[in-house]
Amino acid sequence: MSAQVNDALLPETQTARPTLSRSATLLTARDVLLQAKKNTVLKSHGRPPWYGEDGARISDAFVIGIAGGSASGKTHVARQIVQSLGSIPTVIILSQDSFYKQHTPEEIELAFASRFDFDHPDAIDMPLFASCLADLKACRQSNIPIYSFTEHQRLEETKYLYGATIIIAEGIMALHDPALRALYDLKIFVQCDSDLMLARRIRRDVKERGRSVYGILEQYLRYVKPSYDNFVLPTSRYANIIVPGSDNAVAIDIISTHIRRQLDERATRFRQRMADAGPLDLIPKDRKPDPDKEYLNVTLLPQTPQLKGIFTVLRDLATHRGEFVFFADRLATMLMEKATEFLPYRPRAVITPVEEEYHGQELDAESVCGVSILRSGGPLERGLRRVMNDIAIGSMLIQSDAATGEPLLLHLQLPVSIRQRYLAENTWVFLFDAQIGTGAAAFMAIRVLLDHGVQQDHIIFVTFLVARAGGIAVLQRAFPRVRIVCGAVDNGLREMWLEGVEEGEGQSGTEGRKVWVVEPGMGHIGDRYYL
Ligand SMILES: Nc1ncnc2c1ncn2[C@@H]1O[C@H](COP(=O)(O)OP(=O)(O)O)[C@@H](O)[C@H]1O
Ligand SMILES: Nc1ccn([C@@H]2O[C@H](COP(=O)(O)O)[C@@H](O)[C@H]2O)c(=O)n1
Repeated sequence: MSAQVNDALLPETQTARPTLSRSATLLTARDVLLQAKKNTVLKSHGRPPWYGEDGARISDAFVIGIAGGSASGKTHVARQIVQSLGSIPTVIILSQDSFYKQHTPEEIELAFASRFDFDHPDAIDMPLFASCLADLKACRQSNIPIYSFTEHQRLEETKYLYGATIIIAEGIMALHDPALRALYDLKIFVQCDSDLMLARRIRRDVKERGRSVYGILEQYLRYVKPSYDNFVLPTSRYANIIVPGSDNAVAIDIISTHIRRQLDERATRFRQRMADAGPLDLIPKDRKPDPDKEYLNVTLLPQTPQLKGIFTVLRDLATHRGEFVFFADRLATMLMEKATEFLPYRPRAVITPVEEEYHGQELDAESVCGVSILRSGGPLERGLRRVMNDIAIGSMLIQSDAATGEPLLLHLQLPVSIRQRYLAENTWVFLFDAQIGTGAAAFMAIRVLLDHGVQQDHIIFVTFLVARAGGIAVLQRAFPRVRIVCGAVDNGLREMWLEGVEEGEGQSGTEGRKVWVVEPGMGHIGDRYYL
């Protein structure tokens, strides 16, 4: 199954109802370059952990500021850096253009007559630029404005951005504001001859921004050139590196080597440490939680003969797919019935058909949604749909790096109620994965929700199976207020090497990779459910 895309999810720009990207794609570095548009999260091999075992962030995103005159080649330099990084993690090229202030009708009229000064620092909403950049640097989401050069206006939509390891902020005033400068790890100025910049600007603005040559020259002489001399060029003194506006391959090479070194220093061995965490006395034998253990926030379904019967079918290697799906759906519904007990309720009185008052309860949550960790979390979505009507369900694709076994965040499709911070703070989230083994994927998914502003005690992690010997102890210590609802606790967790499959006729091959299996377990639940 691919990412389940719910109608209640909005895509990256958030007012119209546009096309949704259904596929969780892995891009090659070449694709990345070809698609290196501004204000987009460019992914290649995914985002490795950006936090430690205590759940706290260990590194901010690496932020590069690129300033220079109009058409000096700032965007070009940003794209060259992305290309030169090769197998990059995730990158955003954030353009200062997005932060032009909202214009009045009079200002727009002046703009069409080439009589509005877009080159003065006051034309740009610097505080908004700095706060969006600060959010992205601190690994939080940001919903940035979208600006139209043809309409000379900020549009109503915003663009949702989250999860870049590298952010490149570019613009003529990118080094002008002290608050912005304080956010950069590396400051670059692109220096270019004025005649070359003018020639490039004429060519670009006629082709891409719907301008006339006469208008471009009017604007250039009146505003662009004086501003370059007075405001833009002087900011070159803040730069760590001055890059030429043409023939700059050597400078790009030096910059990307520097960035790669910085990122290597931040690399972790997160999953291995989770796997080695050792067993936790998670559920005491008598099933009475020990109040002294502050990390015990796990609810295990009562181990009735009926539940054990369901698990026996699901664990049985001989169970055929139809039966497996039926019982997995049944178990998902039981887990969800239990999980919804942890939502808040308030009193509600109703009048019954025999005209008597009944004092009952109703849900007391502004917003509730589900998020599946793909693809094994998918089977639990059916349980959620059975117990809650019309609920938005998003997804996260988290897979392990074939070589290192580290979790990598490859794709996100979150409901609107999480994308916007002010909504996320009041949203309850059911997070799904079929099992918690090393706990590394669960850890990453919880961190993503917290980055968006979801409160820890508003996250209810629902899973069929937990490995006592895995990273559950680390998970619970890092996020003690996240509730885990599960159907069984297994003792074992074994590291093994999964052989790759050779490419055959009509079938693509897969690489071998390191995996951890829960024992006795239920096997690969996603494969057994979907294949
Ligand atoms: N090093 C370069 N070599 C050749 N063309 C370039 C180079 N840098 C920029 N250009 C061209 O100049 C134009 C303006 O470049 P761009 O990067 O968009 O400028 P800026 O972002 O500074 O406004 C584009 O058409 C781009 O292809
Ligand atoms: N409505 C607008 C807004 C800005 N400009 C010009 O854009 C230039 C900055 O963008 P670059 O990509 O060239 O860095 C700036 O010099 C403004 O004059 C515009 O023409 N219309």
